[in-house]
Amino acid sequence: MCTSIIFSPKNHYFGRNLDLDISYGQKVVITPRNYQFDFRKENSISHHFAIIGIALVANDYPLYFDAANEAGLGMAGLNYPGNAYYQETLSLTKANISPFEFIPWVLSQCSNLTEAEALIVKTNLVAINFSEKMPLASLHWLLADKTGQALVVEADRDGLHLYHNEVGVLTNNPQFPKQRFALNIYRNLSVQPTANTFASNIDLTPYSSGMGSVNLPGGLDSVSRFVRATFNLHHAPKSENNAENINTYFHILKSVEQQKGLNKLDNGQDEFTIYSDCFDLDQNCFYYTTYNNSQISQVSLAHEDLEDSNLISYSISDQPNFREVN
Ligand SMILES: C[C@H](CCC(=O)NCCS(=O)(=O)O)[C@H]1CC[C@H]2[C@@H]3[C@H](O)C[C@@H]4C[C@H](O)CC[C@]4(C)[C@H]3C[C@H](O)[C@]12C
Repeated sequence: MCTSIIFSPKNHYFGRNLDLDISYGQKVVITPRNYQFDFRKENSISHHFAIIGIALVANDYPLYFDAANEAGLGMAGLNYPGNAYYQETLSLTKANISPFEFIPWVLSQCSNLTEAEALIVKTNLVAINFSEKMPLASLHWLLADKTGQALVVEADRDGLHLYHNEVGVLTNNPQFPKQRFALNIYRNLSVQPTANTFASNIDLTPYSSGMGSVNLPGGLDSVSRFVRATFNLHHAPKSENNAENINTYFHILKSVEQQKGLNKLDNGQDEFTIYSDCFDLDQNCFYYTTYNNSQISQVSLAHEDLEDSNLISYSISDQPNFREVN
């Protein structure tokens, strides 16, 4: 499972936890402005916004898991098993784009959510594999921009749905409106000390601080993570200091991370948080941590030649990093 958030204390920080049992050999991949994006059914785009994110590069093509462009638009694909449905037939009126092309299609052309929405309603997500060995991924997507707003895109059996997401969080199943509805169950949670509303004639003492969060779901399932990430995001402190805000952002994602050993899959493997990442949409800076390396790594778009035409990639460091004090 995965969790994606947009946090807007001052700058706008967007990204996700990637939770999975296996690594695909993904890297930090920068697509400069003059790399030619070829699409299976649409014309190539040879000059576009530069993009940075996590991707698997196959046949010199960046298969992005999540990314943001230099204009400050971010987009993440999250697992949506059993619900994602891609069209078998090509549209004559809309652009036909495969799910693996969707992030490049949107981020190469759109600078914000308004433009992205206008493009996506004219896009038909079609069931075209990247290759025999790389089957279609069942995904839905969270997009966010420098307004701090977010948009969910879900291709269901009954068609493409776009939802304005004022909550700023997305996990996996079920459909976004159902995830959003689940918050109603928890509307009485609070960060304030709570009163005894149970029974006034019974003497009940608050044995601990934090009693207002006593029913905040702690599970690793997608709805529990959605509720917990939303509560923690909406009560996170906002600072004037960029480093403090980035640190807070990672605290929010860590509150829904998956430790190894807690989520056994049918294949016997552990699902765990392979990486957590953060795009500062205002500064064009990318940050990440991994399961074994909680030091925050930083990759800056400004340090690259963005007029280049070749992909630039950096290996992800997953080695524990200790500061030796004595
Ligand atoms: C599985 C990933 C989402 C994380 C997640 O939600 N995991 C939950 C696992 S589980 O259901 O709970 O078991 C998704 C996010 C982006 C996906 C990748 C990207 O879409 C890029 C390509 C697309 C190709 O079609 C398949 C390989 C792939 C490289 C995808 C593999 C996988 O589906 C990824 C890595």
